[in-house]
Amino acid sequence: MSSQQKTQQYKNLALLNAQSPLFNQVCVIGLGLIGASIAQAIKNNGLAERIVAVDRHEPSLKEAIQHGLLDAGSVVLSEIVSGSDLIIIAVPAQAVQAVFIDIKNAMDSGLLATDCIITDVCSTKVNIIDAAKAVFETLPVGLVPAHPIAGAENSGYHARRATLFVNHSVIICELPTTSHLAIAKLSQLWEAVGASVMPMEAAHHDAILAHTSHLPHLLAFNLVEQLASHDDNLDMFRYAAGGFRDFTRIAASDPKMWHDIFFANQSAIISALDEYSVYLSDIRQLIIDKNSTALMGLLGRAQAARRHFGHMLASTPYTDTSAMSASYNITPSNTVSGTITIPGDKSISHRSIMLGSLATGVTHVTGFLEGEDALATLQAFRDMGVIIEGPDNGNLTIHGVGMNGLKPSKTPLYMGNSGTSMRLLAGILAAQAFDSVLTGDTSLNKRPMERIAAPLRQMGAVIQSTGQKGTAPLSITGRDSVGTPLQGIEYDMPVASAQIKSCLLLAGLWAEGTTTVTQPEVSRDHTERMLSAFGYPVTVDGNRISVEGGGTLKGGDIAVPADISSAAFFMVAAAISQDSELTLKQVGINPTRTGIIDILKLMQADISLSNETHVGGEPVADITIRGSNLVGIEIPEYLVPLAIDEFPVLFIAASCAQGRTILTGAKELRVKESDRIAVMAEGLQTLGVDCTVTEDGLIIEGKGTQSQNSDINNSQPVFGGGDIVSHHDHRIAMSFAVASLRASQQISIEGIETINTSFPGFAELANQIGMSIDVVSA
Ligand SMILES: O=C(O)C1=C[C@@H](OP(=O)(O)O)[C@@H](O)[C@H](O)C1
Ligand SMILES: C=C(OP(=O)(O)O)C(=O)O
Repeated sequence: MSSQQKTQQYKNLALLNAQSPLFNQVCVIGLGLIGASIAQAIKNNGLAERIVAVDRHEPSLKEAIQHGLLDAGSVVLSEIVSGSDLIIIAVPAQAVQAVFIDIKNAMDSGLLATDCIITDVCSTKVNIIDAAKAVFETLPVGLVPAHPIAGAENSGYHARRATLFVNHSVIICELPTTSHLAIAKLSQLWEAVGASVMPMEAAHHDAILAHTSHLPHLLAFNLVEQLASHDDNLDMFRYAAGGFRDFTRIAASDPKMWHDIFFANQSAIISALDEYSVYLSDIRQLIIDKNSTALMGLLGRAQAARRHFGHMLASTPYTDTSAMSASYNITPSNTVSGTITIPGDKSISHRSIMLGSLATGVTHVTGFLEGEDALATLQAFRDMGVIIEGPDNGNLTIHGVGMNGLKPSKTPLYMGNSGTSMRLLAGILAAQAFDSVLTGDTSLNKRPMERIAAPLRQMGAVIQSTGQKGTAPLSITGRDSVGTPLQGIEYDMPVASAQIKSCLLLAGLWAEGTTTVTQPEVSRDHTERMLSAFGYPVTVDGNRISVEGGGTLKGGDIAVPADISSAAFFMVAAAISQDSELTLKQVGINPTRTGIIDILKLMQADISLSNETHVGGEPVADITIRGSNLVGIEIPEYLVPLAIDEFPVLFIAASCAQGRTILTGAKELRVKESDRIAVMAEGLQTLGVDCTVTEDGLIIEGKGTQSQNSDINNSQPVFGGGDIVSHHDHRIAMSFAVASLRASQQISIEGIETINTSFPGFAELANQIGMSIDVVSA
């Protein structure tokens, strides 16, 4: 059973046994910071009929009774414990065994029920279990060792805070002897005071905490000791910079508690310390050797990892967390004009990192999209040991490690919101010697992954989609454990998806023999083009694409053109608004991506291309669009994969067109960052547009009109105002921003943070050409 399933089971059990208050009498042993804080939290949340405490310091007990926190207190457990159904031990680790002896005596003498729940809050767990085993012949059914990962450098009763545990984790160690009811009730208590409960095995807990808590505390104490022992220590402290303050804040913690922890978790701490010594001497050597590349690599990796972990743990985006709950308030405007440059192509940016990392030699990338999706790919390769300098204004230098140079990541690879990163990487990782795990944010972990896992298995990959419905996290077993290389296959793709195609072709680079994929319709071909540009032969025969395994890639220069999928928002903005003229510079017009141009042209948009040239193996052009009277059309199905990401904004265009637009054959839209058919329909209806959802598309009743003299008639509003929910889908948010050009009133869009995945700077650029977007942070 997974830890999440376990947590849910405990919650369900606790609900079944819910009573109010949860406990008759809670007995807290030790009124230090944690003990007093949990007592206060229990009191404030009404979780116990009575709260009593045992503490060696009588004045604290008296004060707590005066404050109304305790109903009674004593320095001796046996005097106070009777009637308790929960005992919380909050004393230093080395004092816990003595408390167990008192508890056992109370049980033996009938003062305490034998199923009383007994828990602790100590930072080490194996030693607590050992202490219990030394005292009790059979461990009590109510014994649940636990550890709230919360604290503060201040100690003692007066430092208590009822909110200390809010948004913190509490690790609970289930023992074979523990009753489920005890775990359920204790979990319910912790959740009620704002914490979230995580089950974990005791030895694992101790090993993890040795690294994440005990080692940092040890280093902080030691660094202060080092500075304090200098003769000029006064000057040292007087001029100590913020770094010293930040790093040593935790050295103000309770020495007795830490003394006990260092002994209690001795072996795990010593092994963490030994590992640390190796890292320390490595970095020392890099400085001695003036090894600039390696030092930059180390510092860059550490900086990126620090940011990355924060986001990964919170399942939030990589950049600008201040925009997390931001929204747009958009005042209607009715024209756009200017000449602008759109950020780099997302699909090509992903592939530049992947192939640049696997190549031999150095790859320089310009125009790289510094959006979260491409940054997720970049971070993954850093996690696998690739040194990547940048991004700096779209410039990257990738020090390729060759086809067999990737190293296992020490943590699951976090793909954020990016389907492309996860699916393409899965192909690469399926062929590596080592095991890997790929995970993503809440949206990505709901998207279908069996579409790549199943064909990869046909190639011999060992890959599990461990989510609930064939979804991520993906767990991939390395070839070293499997024992054989991947085998080339012939695969007929059921959907025209460039992600599936690319995943299999990438896996095919390491497979024995030929890997051939046949796509039902043309899909974007950036993988094929970039493989060729890196000197890897690819055979394209209509919709059949093949690679032979065993080749190599050679690094070089890649210029990423502007992203036509991002340009699409401004193409539609100009097309639907009065007297507009907009030029978008050097946009990628790869024929497998130009569905948006073809569809807009069929709708009679005024679009022209100029300055056509090639950049890094991809065709580019300046695109000029002017306002025009659009007409509704039946969108040809072969154009669907060529405009797959552009439909949200095309629906805005269709709403402004005269007559009905019918989209069919676009079921894939339902499995993007959101169900783009349902979510767009919901938003269009909010803004007063009539539309009908079908299984594989949408029918939109356009509200455009033709003026008497058939002049361009783009001044009439088509949309009302209203509140739009983006469902955390970047393209939904940007599409409804474009709708404001034909809206009668303000449109507000909630959840715009994911725009950073593909189009950082969207609002600034939109405002530059005449739109009026106000970004509001919650
Ligand atoms: O290969 C790629 O870079 C992409 C392929 C498309 O997905 P599918 O291939 O799954 O349709 C597209 O929606 C995505 O934004 C990027
Ligand atoms: C579908 C998209 O991206 P991905 O599949 O990479 O998340 C997109 O950008 O619209």
